[in-house]
Amino acid sequence: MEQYVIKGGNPLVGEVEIGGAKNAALAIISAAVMTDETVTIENLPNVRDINVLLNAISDIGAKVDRLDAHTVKMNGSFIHNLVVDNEYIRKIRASYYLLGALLGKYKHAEVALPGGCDIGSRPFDLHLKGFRALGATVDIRHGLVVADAKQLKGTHIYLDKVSVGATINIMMAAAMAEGKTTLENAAKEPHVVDAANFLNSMGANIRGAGTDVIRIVGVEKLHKTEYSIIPDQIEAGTFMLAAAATKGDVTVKNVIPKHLEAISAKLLEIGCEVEEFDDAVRVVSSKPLHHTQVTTLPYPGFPTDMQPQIAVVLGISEGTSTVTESIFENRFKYVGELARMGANFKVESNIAIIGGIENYTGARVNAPDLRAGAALVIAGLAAEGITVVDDIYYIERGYEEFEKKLASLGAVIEKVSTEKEIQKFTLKVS
Ligand SMILES: CC(=O)N[C@H]1[C@@H](OP(=O)(O)OP(=O)(O)OC[C@H]2O[C@@H](n3ccc(=O)[nH]c3=O)[C@H](O)[C@@H]2O)O[C@H](CO)[C@@H](O)[C@@H]1O
Ligand SMILES: C=C(OP(=O)(O)O)C(=O)O
Repeated sequence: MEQYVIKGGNPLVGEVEIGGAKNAALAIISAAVMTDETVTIENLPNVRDINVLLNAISDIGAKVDRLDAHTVKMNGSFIHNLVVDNEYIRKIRASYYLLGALLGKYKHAEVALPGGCDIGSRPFDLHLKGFRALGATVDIRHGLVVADAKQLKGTHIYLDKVSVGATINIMMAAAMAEGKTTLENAAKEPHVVDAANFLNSMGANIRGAGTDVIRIVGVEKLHKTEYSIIPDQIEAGTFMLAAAATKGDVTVKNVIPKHLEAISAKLLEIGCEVEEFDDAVRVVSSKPLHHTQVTTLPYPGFPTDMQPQIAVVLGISEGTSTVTESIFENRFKYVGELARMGANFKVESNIAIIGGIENYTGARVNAPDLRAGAALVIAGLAAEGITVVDDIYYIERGYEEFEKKLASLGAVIEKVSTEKEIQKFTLKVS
């Protein structure tokens, strides 16, 4: 088990390069198997979830050549097995995309029920509703979702709830269905648009991604493409909030500022300066921060994947703030851990009421999930003294070289794996 050890109190200063979006890449590498021609994908983040999914894709026979850490060449013509199941794939959420991709292409798929961060009950019904509406039979058997169809037929589908996963999954299956599908109440997240653009670059006919209504005209075949994944909105937002928490001055580079507007707006509200460039955003935190209200919402609202990070910043901002989590019912598990660092949070149902304190004090804490883990690291960077974050396995699901990027901005942070190394770090920095 590895940990991050952090000596807090250093303002983060400098420039940091943001990688490709994990949640776009997971959809895109799944969709890549829908053609029998070779697909090249660039700006792939080199993180655990991507590697688990690429291994699963390779296990079913597709050719997966990693040209370098951020580029992969894939060929789906060698697929000989439509059953996707192993102990790693069961732990990630995005395995569900192989259902849409394989069902669309082969009209059959058997994929382990999805896992992912433990942030709520995370039902899967809308995906299944969509596949069934397209004409597939779908059953859960022995831990696998088994989807089968003689032919998929385009139809009209209304999603009862805005769901990123269901939108992309149904879009993939419908891309190779017969006729026209209209998907209403679709998710509008940047990764939905990126997945649609990728499919279109392979010859799909998808219009309206990024709006509430997506129209898909099925095609018989998809073809080769070369595609570069959009920058990661959530990685960028995490560094922006780390700058705010540490009274820093950070320019996050290789981003699409439009995707960061909800985060920038909150930073401005609490007293940071935010400067936008063509493909960069600079956050300067030089004044005392103050309270605000945040509610997580589907895009273009404030992202749920940034909720723990902004809550940590509000925890050391003057006054009383509230953070309302409207997407996942169990995304405040980090609050108990943050209390060890002195935080004054009270959670009532889906609302955290946050009494701002002057600063956190370093403590030993556990990362309960990916974004909460990143948020605890931010707390450690701001805190007085030393923080140890256990279970960083979760953080590595979605952040590439997190500690190295933070250290390049002046953070005192190391990845360690033994108690001896923790003691060594403590001696070195005290
Ligand atoms: C791999 C990936 O991209 N994960 C992201 C994806 O997760 P994921 O695709 O699981 O999230 P969804 O957008 O589907 O979930 C949104 C809401 O819809 C509900 N719901 C979803 C599907 C369904 O069939 N039935 C249903 O009721 C969920 O419980 C949740 O309340 O979008 C979330 C919301 O932006 C992000 O936090 C995750 O990081
Ligand atoms: C919750 C997340 O991922 P997943 O849906 O894969 O669990 C996330 O990226 O913050």
